[in-house]
Amino acid sequence: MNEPAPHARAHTHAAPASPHPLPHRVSEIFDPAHWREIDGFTHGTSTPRNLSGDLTDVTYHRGCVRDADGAWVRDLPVVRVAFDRPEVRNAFRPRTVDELYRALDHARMSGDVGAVILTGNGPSPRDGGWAFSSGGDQRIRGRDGYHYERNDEPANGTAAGDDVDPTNPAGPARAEGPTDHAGVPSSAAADTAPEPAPAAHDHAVDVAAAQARVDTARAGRLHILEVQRLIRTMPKVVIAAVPGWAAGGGHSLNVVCDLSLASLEHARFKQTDADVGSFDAGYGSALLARQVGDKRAREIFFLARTYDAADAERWGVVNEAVPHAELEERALEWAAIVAGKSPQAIRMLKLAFNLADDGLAGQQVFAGEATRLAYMTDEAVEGRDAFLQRREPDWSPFPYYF
Ligand SMILES: CC(C)(COP(=O)(O)OP(=O)(O)OC[C@H]1O[C@@H](n2cnc3c(N)ncnc32)[C@H](O)[C@@H]1OP(=O)(O)O)[C@@H](O)C(=O)NCCC(=O)NCCSC(=O)c1cc(O)c2ccccc2c1O
Repeated sequence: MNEPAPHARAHTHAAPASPHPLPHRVSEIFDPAHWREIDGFTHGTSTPRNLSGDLTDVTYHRGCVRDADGAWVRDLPVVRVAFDRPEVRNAFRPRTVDELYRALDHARMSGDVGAVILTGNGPSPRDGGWAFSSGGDQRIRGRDGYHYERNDEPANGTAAGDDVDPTNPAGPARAEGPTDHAGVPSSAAADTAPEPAPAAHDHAVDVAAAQARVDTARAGRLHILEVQRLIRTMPKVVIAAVPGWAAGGGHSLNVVCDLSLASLEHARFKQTDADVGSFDAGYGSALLARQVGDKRAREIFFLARTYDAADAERWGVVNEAVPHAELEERALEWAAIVAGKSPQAIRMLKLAFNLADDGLAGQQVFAGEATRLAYMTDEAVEGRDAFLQRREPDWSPFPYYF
């Protein structure tokens, strides 16, 4: 058969594939049309032993604009980080915390990202429940903190390991192409395909299996506190989108975020620390008291009663309660508004809001940004140049402002 002429070949070739295909639908209220995957942060395929360094416990996406066909057009200065363990109300284990830190730190260091959405994927394939996070995974809590599992191996700066669900050893492998959380194709296909029946689940077997996987040779961790500090000090606005339970350490994470939106239908808040012999005596309690008032904060911790999104909005635990279906859309809207402001002004404002409560550490972080601003002036450049040129600095062009 004859080869087509070059110009004809150009016409018969398919259009080049979009550099950023639609991502999997990682949560029921996640719209793949607004997001793309991020290089270096592929999402795990739930192979029995994931040693590749892929994310398995969180998902991480970059906001983008797509055309009507779903083809990527341009990036937005926004990212979305989500807990991805909906079957345990998005409880975090050390590996989850490693992944969360890695994604947030990547966002911190991305010069074209101005706002971060922190949320939880859902619903749970077991019972349909929603969660932001239920805090530390109590199944693997030891006397010295939360434990890694055997076979966890650091990869790409994080820990990766055995991710077997004892009730479903093959794991809920995600199909190629956009899928919903359980791995079935999203959008139109999902409307017609029946949901696979969830595997039978036995709580006691699940707890025993999780405990059997604990790596007793490695020290326990409490490093969600490092994540709290990262959220607190990163000079970018972090927006919590709370789709369900925020309990224990998950309650504290919401407290430490700069802004919060919560699902009217499903968000529930409960500070369970004292129920399980734990206590966040740092931001989780002190900053909460700053937000809701001292008596209310004591009530939230000492009584550990459940409160809903409307209470949370009234008390100042969240900025706004919104219909569940609109939660992510609203979070993206808020993130885009924030990212549309002067980066320098937002940076200085966030750190200024922290300054007094964070004491000398707060002053140090604020001062770092003040130093950066100073380095940008001709006056500071003159000081540096005078040193390098081995001459006295000439400060005469620079007035003593008052
Ligand atoms: C969050 C809940 C109130 C939700 O209740 P609900 O009835 O909707 O759901 P279930 O209870 O049936 O949960 C479904 C399923 O998930 C499992 N699960 C839920 N949370 C956890 C968890 N945190 N760890 C492990 N597993 C969890 C649950 O067992 C069910 O499993 P099945 O096998 O039955 O399907 C309710 O779930 C709840 O109260 N959860 C516990 C909340 C909690 O106490 N969290 C820990 C607080 S301590 C903490 O987080 C913490 C961590 C740190 O690293 C710190 C570090 C330094 C200082 C302080 C820290 C700290 O306080």
